[in-house]
Amino acid sequence: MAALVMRVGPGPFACVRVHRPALHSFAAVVLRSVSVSATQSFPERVKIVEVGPRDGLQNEKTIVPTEVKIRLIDMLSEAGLPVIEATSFVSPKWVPQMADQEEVMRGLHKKPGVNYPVLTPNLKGFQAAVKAGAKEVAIFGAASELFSKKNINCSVDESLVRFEEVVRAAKQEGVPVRGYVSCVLGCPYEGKVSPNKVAEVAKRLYSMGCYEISLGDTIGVGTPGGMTEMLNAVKKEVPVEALAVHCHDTYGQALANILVALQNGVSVVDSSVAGLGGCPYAQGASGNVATEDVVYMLHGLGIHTGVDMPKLLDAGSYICHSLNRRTNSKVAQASCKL
Ligand SMILES: CC(C)(COP(=O)([O-])OP(=O)([O-])OC[C@H]1O[C@@H](n2cnc3c(N)ncnc32)[C@H](O)[C@@H]1OP(=O)([O-])[O-])[C@@H](O)C(=O)NCCC(=O)NCCSC(=O)C[C@@](C)(O)CC(=O)[O-]
Repeated sequence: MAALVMRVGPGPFACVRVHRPALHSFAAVVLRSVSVSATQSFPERVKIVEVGPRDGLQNEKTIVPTEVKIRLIDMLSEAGLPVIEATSFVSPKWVPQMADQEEVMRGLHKKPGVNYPVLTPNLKGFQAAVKAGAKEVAIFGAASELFSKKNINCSVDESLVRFEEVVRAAKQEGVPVRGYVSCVLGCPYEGKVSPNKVAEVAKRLYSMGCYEISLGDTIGVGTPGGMTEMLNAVKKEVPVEALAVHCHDTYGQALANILVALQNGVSVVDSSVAGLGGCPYAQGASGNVATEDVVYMLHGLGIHTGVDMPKLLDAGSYICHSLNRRTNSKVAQASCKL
């Protein structure tokens, strides 16, 4: 590979760039050789829920211009992502970065077949979201009392009452609702979280009408062992077809955890382009697993995603340049788009 390497710079993001076509053909050989034997125990197709424009950007200290957010969302839809979480209808006092939610929803160029869900913590958020054209929403609960209090200023039980109101209103409007459970493998305030508590909250969200439950390792502390234990508990209460995993990569375990989830039958994976992200109410949590890295792994397993890797890399490169930030994606670093 040495002959393929050249230095690109100057500046803080100067890097050693591997000639991309060569890298891709090298990767293709690796991918082909892996995919032959590994497909049997994995789903044929995985739906990727791209959370970069929301989870990825919500924690940015400097306000990202609305047009940058819109361009990112459009690039992600062009890259073939089927679901792009666009923004959240939360209080601008709590999360100032999402204060332009209406402009984002009005400005993005909706691609047929792509869903653009938004976060709605309560009825007020839901009504504003529908008014701004949202066709799908997500409610977000937690398996930890203290996290729930810090994140949405109420207990878990109180949050479920609010969510029931949202789900009831959504049913009337014909709007599908996704449900999140945060802190499924650990909480920044309470430490260990019981798998039974995760299963209980997931069941309540599913029973009230959420079509999909996304299990969030909010602070990225989980390991494949913890993921297996937690999924075993949740699968007793919610059909695996309705489960998604949402892994942060703080301890470098996200891909391993996702692999275990796939082996357990999960076929929906949340991820964030360039590995952007972090929750404002979970200090120390690093970004979500990078979409580029998830797609690389899935394609290597022969699993279909519908995502075009070069276009995805372009989207990651675009947002990293806009934020003046190095990508967290190992695949993007290897392809060295920056
Ligand atoms: C839930 C609230 C609003 C409760 O906040 P609160 O202060 O308890 O709410 P309130 O009902 O007492 O209202 C206070 C003020 O907020 C307004 N308000 C009330 N609701 C809304 C709304 N929907 N949109 C806009 N404004 C709203 C309301 O109108 C009022 O305005 P004021 O009279 O002071 O001018 C607040 O705690 C909040 O906005 N929290 C946001 C938390 C958040 O966005 N966290 C990050 C997302 S979760 C996450 O990242 C985890 C996840 C999903 O990715 C999965 C994982 O990784 O685990």
